[in-house]
Amino acid sequence: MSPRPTPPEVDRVAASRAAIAARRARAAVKNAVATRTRTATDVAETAWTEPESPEATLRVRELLTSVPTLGPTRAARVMAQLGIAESKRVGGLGVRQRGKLRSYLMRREGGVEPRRLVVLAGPTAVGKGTVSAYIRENYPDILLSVSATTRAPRPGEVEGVHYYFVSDAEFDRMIAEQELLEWATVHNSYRYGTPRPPIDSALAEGKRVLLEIDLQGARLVREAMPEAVLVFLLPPTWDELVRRLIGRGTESGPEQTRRLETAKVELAAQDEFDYKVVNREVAQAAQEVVDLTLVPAASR
Ligand SMILES: Nc1nc2c(ncn2[C@@H]2O[C@H](COP(=O)(O)OP(=O)(O)O)[C@@H](O)[C@H]2O)c(=O)[nH]1
Ligand SMILES: Nc1ncnc2c1ncn2[C@@H]1O[C@H](COP(=O)(O)OP(=O)(O)O)[C@@H](O)[C@H]1O
Repeated sequence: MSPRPTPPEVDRVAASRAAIAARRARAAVKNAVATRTRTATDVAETAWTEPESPEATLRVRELLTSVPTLGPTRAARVMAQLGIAESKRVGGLGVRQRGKLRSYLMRREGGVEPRRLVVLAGPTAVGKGTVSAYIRENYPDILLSVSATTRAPRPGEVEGVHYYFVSDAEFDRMIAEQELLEWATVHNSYRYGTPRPPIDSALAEGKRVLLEIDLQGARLVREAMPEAVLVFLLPPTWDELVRRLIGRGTESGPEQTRRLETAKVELAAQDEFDYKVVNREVAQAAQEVVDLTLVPAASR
């Protein structure tokens, strides 16, 4: 009989058993991709939602070379194109690299293709701002465009996060220099516009972009970029819309009445949109909007 192992040896034995188990688990993941039991997209998503999983410790190179028909030379070229270093593990990728890898894998595996540009519009107080804020916080790989506006910041609003607050002269300059994808005077008062350069670069990187703008803006984007997908956010009922507008308490009584008149006209335009999402519960509505940024290949 061999002598009982001393404590440091026990540690070493346990560590090497754990290492073997981890290697086996990674090999099983690679095998599942190679035999088409799982898609590489699914493996990557697991890695990003479960940081302790074997998927997360798999190297990107290993994941790519497990994809049937993707050899090591091609995998290396893809990694260089995506700007991912040779030794990176799937779980160790930053937000940008995740977005790029996800788009690449989705295109390659023909599962889903990102819809690049999604426009969210809807009547006043339906919850566009609330749903967009939820998406900004919970889906960091979707770029939420930050508009320029001539209105003053409200308490709590941060320059460059909620809006770029600009003077009338600066807004005129942005229009003259064609820096805006679209712009409109909203609620008969201030001007709002979508700065074009951040959108162009995000789209060039293969990122999904969400614009939260008013109805006039949505129509202008459709003209400028017919490939954009237009989503209309609806209240569960008219009474609930009125409750939300009054409950928010940011407008005077006459302004509320005026906005509700506009809301009626805007609701009548809902059929111009590609999709409608009812904002009953914020997280659910946000998920539905995010789902609309991906389209199954079969329906393209
Ligand atoms: N056309 C257009 N509308 C925008 C833009 N940014 C915001 N809006 C719209 O402007 C409206 C006013 O927004 P805001 O001042 O935040 O006040 P709210 O009405 O209380 O949400 C909302 O309907 C937004 O959808 C933009 O860049 N372009
Ligand atoms: N799903 C929801 N359920 C209940 N209240 C909501 C919901 N979504 C938004 N709200 C509330 O409705 C009001 C208007 O929302 P807001 O995001 O400001 O609308 P919009 O940007 O469309 O004008 C806010 O007080 C917000 O907290």
